[in-house]
Amino acid sequence: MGQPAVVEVRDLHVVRGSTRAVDGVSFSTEPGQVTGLLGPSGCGKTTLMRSLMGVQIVQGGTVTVLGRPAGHRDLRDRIGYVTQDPSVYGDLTVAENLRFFGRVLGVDGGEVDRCITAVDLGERRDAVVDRLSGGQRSRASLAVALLGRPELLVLDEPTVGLDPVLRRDLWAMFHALADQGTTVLVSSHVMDEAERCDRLLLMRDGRLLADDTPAGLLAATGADEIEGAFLRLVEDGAA
Ligand SMILES: Nc1ncnc2c1ncn2[C@@H]1O[C@H](COP(=O)(O)OP(=O)(O)OP(=O)(O)O)[C@@H](O)[C@H]1O
Repeated sequence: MGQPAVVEVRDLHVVRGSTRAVDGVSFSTEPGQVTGLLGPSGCGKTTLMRSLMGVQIVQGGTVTVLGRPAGHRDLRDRIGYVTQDPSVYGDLTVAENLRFFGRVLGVDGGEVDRCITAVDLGERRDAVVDRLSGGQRSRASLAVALLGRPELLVLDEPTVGLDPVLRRDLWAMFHALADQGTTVLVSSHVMDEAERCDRLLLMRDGRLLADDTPAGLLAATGADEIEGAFLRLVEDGAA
């Protein structure tokens, strides 16, 4: 058998308002892979990620992360989480934000510099976050999440609104992190990002439609791109 799962989700059920936001989802992820959580807006991606972080009330099922129940205090500095809203202070500079969060985690200045460089914000390190573009702000949040080299990175739509060059560079960074052993879970509603993942979880209406490699998914559905594969799975499910 392979290495133990980093994330193990079993029969997860989450209701938000009157919606079954996550409706019986099970999967596990292995170390050192970039797993994409893909599906249309509102299909439950954020809710699933919140469940992994232990910040979502769940109605049923289990979520185990690095061998601990989701939300366990031992996990705090072993997971990096980037939400859709930038989670950095607007009135501090990039470097000040990193130093602040770095102190909370007990990492040194070298680690702060490494993370700023990793997201390519070296030239803007002394810029106040409120004066950065949206994409730069997202990258500042990502830099915070990289502090301390977490074993698991959970990234909620990190590439939304970024230009193609930056998107490409960020995906290259996710793979470089994975090659160093980090497990990366990235959500996106843009199907053309699917081919950049080692593994895909396709979601719709709170359920997993598929859990496969991009090539495996294309082979299984006979489609020639992931969007087509997604549509075929939806049509088969409706048939
Ligand atoms: N705070 C809330 N109260 C009630 N319902 C909610 C709440 N947040 C989300 N939902 C509902 O739960 C479902 C799943 O939402 P979720 O945010 O997990 O989807 P998503 O796939 O992340 O969407 P997006 O790509 O737009 O971020 C949706 O039907 C949404 O309307």
